[in-house]
Amino acid sequence: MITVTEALDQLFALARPTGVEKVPLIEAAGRILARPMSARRTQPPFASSAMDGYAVASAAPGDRLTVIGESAAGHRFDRPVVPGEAVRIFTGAPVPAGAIRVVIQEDVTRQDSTILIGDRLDSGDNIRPAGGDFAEGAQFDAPRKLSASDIALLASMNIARVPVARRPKVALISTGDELVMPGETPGPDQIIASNTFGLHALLSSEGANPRLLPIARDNATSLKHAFSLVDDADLVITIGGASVGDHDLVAPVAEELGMQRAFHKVAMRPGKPLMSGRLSGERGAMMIGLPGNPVSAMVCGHVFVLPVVRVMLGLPPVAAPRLRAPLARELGQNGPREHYMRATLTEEGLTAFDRQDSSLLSVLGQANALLVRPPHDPARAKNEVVDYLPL
Ligand SMILES: Nc1nc2c(c(=O)[nH]1)N[C@H]1C(S)=C(S)[C@@H](COP(=O)(O)OP(=O)(O)OC[C@H]3O[C@@H](n4cnc5c(N)ncnc54)[C@H](O)[C@@H]3O)O[C@H]1N2
Ligand code: MOO
Repeated sequence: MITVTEALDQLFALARPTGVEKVPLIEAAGRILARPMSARRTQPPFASSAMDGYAVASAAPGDRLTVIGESAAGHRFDRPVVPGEAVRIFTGAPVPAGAIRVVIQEDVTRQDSTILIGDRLDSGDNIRPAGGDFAEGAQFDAPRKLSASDIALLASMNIARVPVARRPKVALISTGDELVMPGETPGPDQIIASNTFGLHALLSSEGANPRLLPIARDNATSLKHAFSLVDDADLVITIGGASVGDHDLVAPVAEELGMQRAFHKVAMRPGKPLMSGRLSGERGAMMIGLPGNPVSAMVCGHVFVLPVVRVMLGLPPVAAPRLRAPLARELGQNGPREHYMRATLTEEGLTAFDRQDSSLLSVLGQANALLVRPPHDPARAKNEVVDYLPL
């Protein structure tokens, strides 16, 4: 069995970036910007007022100034202002030449076309300099996942379309005679396919484009039929049938179909029977075979599938980011496999659930962290600091 790090390295070597497409900015939130952008204009393009008030060339308490015109947002006052004069100005409007500050309207008394400066003036000039936010040509780095703030910034740079990574197409195949879809009526020996739905949600949230294929039954013909439907998927994920039982057919069938296997079995818990390789054929999609136990499939989703999707989206090949927190309760010694324990993180620290069987989705649902224990980690006392993956 290989380690989690070795498995990740092999997965990263198999993952191919999907390429780039251009999308309107309005559709770009959450997408991965593929190439750096540069601002197409300076913002603000002119010195502008930060407040509603009067633009002046000089002002001291008690001064009387003559109001000579108005500058509003979108409509500048086109003459210079000189000492003794003031221009009525509003937030966002261009500051006229000669003005050194904007006195806010609360600090003046207006009478017809004259203003009297009050007896206290704050120190700010209330002028936003041209280019104070960014200058034309300013760089916006890539690759990066575009947040709502990024979209606002790109819009103000006058960028209407952006190059983003194409969403990886992922075909999801559940395997097993026991499975029916949610909403169907299961037979007495059947259960509901849950992993496929969990994986679909996980993949969508990371920017992939997942698609559920029909459930493959536990025979080679049905599984081959499912594989025949993967079409132009970039990544094929099977769920279940990965272990050593008589009905675990994914590895032999995939190999019969020409899959070049990179590895099978990883020293982790849950998730041991994980496999990966590349399917044969023109496009040769990457394949990941996940274990069927529901929590195993979801843990492998966080630990392996999401980092692979990120590489396909052009992001760097890095493991799922880990954080550290103290233990709120002691832990016994770990066995030979890296253990991802469902846990809760509260202000007191991390508490692993007592029940860690890989079939228990209800425990996964209550967890907000996967506490990570290295192979053979010794017993740990309360308050010792350990690694975890946030969920
Ligand atoms: N003799 C051994 N038996 C097992 C070993 C082993 O090393 N030696 N490994 C165990 C481990 S660890 C795991 S994990 C499982 C993985 O087995 P498979 O990947 O072959 O999964 P299945 O047998 O098909 O299913 C396991 C379990 O999960 C349920 N399942 C499957 N698919 C779904 C789905 N889409 N939604 C919900 N539940 C699903 C299935 O009904 C089974 O209960 O093997 C151990 N055995
Ligand atoms: O490793 Mo299995 O994935 O523990 O249940």
